[in-house]
Amino acid sequence: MEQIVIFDTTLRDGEQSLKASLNTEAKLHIARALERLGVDYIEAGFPVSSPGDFQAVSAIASAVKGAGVCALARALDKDIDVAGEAIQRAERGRIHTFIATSPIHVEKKLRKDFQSVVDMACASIKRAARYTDDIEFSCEDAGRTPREHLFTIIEAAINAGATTINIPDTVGYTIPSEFGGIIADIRNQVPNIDRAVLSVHCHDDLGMSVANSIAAVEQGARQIEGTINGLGERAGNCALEEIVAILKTRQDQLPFRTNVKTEEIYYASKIIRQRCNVMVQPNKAIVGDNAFSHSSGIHQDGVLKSKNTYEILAPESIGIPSSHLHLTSRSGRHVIRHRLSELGYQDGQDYHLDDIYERFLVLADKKGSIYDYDLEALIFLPDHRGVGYELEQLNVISGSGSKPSATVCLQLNGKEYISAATGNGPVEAVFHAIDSISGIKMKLEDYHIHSQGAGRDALGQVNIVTSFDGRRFHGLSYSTDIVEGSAQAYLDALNTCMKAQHVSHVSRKAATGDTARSAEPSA
Ligand SMILES: CC(=O)SCCNC(=O)CCNC(=O)[C@H](O)C(C)(C)COP(=O)(O)OP(=O)(O)OC[C@H]1O[C@@H](n2cnc3c(N)ncnc32)[C@H](O)[C@@H]1OP(=O)(O)O
Ligand SMILES: CC(C)C(=O)C(=O)O
Repeated sequence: MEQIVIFDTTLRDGEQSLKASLNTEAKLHIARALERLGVDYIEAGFPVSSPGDFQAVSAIASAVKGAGVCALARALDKDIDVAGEAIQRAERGRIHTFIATSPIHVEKKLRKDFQSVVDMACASIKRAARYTDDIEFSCEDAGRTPREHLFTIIEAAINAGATTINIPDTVGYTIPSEFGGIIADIRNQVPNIDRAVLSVHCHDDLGMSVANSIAAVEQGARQIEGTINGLGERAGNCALEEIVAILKTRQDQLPFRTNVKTEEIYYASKIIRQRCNVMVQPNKAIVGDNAFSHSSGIHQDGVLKSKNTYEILAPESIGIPSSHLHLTSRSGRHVIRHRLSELGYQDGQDYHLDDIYERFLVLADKKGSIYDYDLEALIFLPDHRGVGYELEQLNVISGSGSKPSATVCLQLNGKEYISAATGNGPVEAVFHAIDSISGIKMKLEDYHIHSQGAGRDALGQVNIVTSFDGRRFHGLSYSTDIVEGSAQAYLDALNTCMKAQHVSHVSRKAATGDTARSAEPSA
């Protein structure tokens, strides 16, 4: 069976769609999950875009050994040099350079003529060869590029040294028969095409990214690019978990293999949804909550008699566990580690057992029963203990007929700070009180609460996006009390912001000259 190269761009195209960029730690966690999954390439970022992304790509290049690590670059010397430097320590480093080829992009966006675009592509590929012999070239908006232009630039790119030629349907415009036809024509008309791997990168604007990618494979594409959970610009990219599941399930029609370990799909999907702060819709194929659940009587009856009546692939083959153990504060470390490993998480890689056990006991004493989603919450719960503001105490007064008010006591480096404030609601009052302590007035860009579980004692997951000095910060918390959870999520964003800005409580207060009456240290 022929091999299909799986190229994951969750950390690059997927990240482009997030409300707050991922930091190096989050990118590394996702990269390790992708490595475990067995993807062939991880496109780790666009290093010229920011020092933070350069650092993240370099860290992934050093850490990841089981997959090639790729950096994106425009067809510009500066971009290529920065990308080359970022992948320097990778065992298999790839530079992916691109330039738009469709008339609308060439004329309106780049404001160039087509020949200049060909020249820029060739010059950037030659420059990339200073750093690696693994060079991918993409004709951005290939789906709307005249065939003759595609043939010309692809032939030139291969002659310049490109080893993978990627055909993106950048705006998700084509339909499967049309996109398959483009791939077939490239294979038939470009004389040197056998010297490169033909790749596709489809977007989902019309919901056809997966179908287009499969049509392309049928016509000779041998690399598929996409993201886990289908994250990506606008409506997203081709969902790689769907591609891999299709190739596994329909080998009768599609005799191809991949290096992906399908049992790792669910784990990777969960790491990515949590780290990226983007949940997946319940009816999402393969990884949605309902993908393997049967709700109507006739279906349930069928599945009880024979699973394959309504299941075309086994949930276990995607890594979805089915067993259940009852966890309470009387449970010990072994069962916690056992359950977490059934859920795909590994001690040392995703969590530290002693640390999570300590927090498990606190939560179990509070809640009674602990469910899988509680354990997962403990893994992703940010831990700023000892390195930022910690919530000591919170009192809120709220009700009809009175202005909500909050008194907040925070601790930083062993000192306590107390402040009281009012707001239009209890959460706003809490945020105001925290602002007056820190002296940093972050702008709230996004705030939502999501229930983890169904019962009255379910944990509330609070996700916050704030901005300060033009940068965005993500805050996350899980709590049985949503006002306290909101305070914790806000503090998470604040601590990340302070780390990014290199400000301490004292320096920020001095710099801003903030004299908020309620922000005096009490100790
Ligand atoms: C289809 C895709 O997904 S492509 C990847 C898109 N990803 C991103 O854009 C995320 C990261 N981007 C960034 O951080 C910034 O946009 C940067 C660092 C790349 C560039 O920032 P700036 O220099 O401020 O430029 P800005 O983004 O405003 O405009 C893009 C410029 O790049 C040019 N450009 C766009 N694509 C290419 C290309 N492939 N090769 C060369 N130049 C290009 C545009 O024509 C424009 O040039 P101009 O300034 O001469 O008009
Ligand atoms: C850089 C290219 C591959 C891209 O992301 C697109 O065209 O969508």
